[in-house]
Amino acid sequence: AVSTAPPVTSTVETQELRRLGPLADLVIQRLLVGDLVAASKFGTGKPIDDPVREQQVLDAVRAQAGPLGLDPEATVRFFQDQITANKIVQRGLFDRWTRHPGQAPTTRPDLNLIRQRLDELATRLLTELVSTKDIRKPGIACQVRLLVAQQVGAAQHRLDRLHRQALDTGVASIC
Ligand SMILES: C=C(O[C@@H]1C=C(C(=O)O)C=C[C@H]1O)C(=O)O
Repeated sequence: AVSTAPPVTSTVETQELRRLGPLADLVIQRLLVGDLVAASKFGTGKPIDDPVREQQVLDAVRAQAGPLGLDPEATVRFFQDQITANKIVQRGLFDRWTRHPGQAPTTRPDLNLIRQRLDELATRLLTELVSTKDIRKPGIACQVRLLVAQQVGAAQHRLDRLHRQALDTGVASIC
């Protein structure tokens, strides 16, 4: 007879391997918001880099990290990577839309609303950093989980080259 029960060990192992999945997914969600940021700025003369806003983002996560049991400086480094990743997306899209104006967005989303979304994602990222703290110690186990999470996430979200490149930066300090 053919067994219909799932192979228990491999299920547990699969779940184990996917433990960085939610964190990678949030990193992807944040860099996808970069598409909206780019659309809000493109053609307005507004620069991609906004050092004042970046400092606000980093100050906020630094303040939240300690009480959550996270290392403040490591947390700041992680969010610096998220900002760099976001700007990779923005620069890539600006470049694409300049070369192919037909692909440029025709509506301009409100940057203030987009920033609220980024603030919400920051809170969720911090929560996920806390729940994955024990498995993010440097080593092969973390790297394998990260590779799985990154590849699965990139496939699920159908990321193109530009967004995969940004994802590499976004996950750089996870392990
Ligand atoms: C996303 C923006 O663009 C850049 C990236 C930021 C980020 O990833 O948080 C912050 C400021 C800008 O340098 C923005 O202006 O809000």
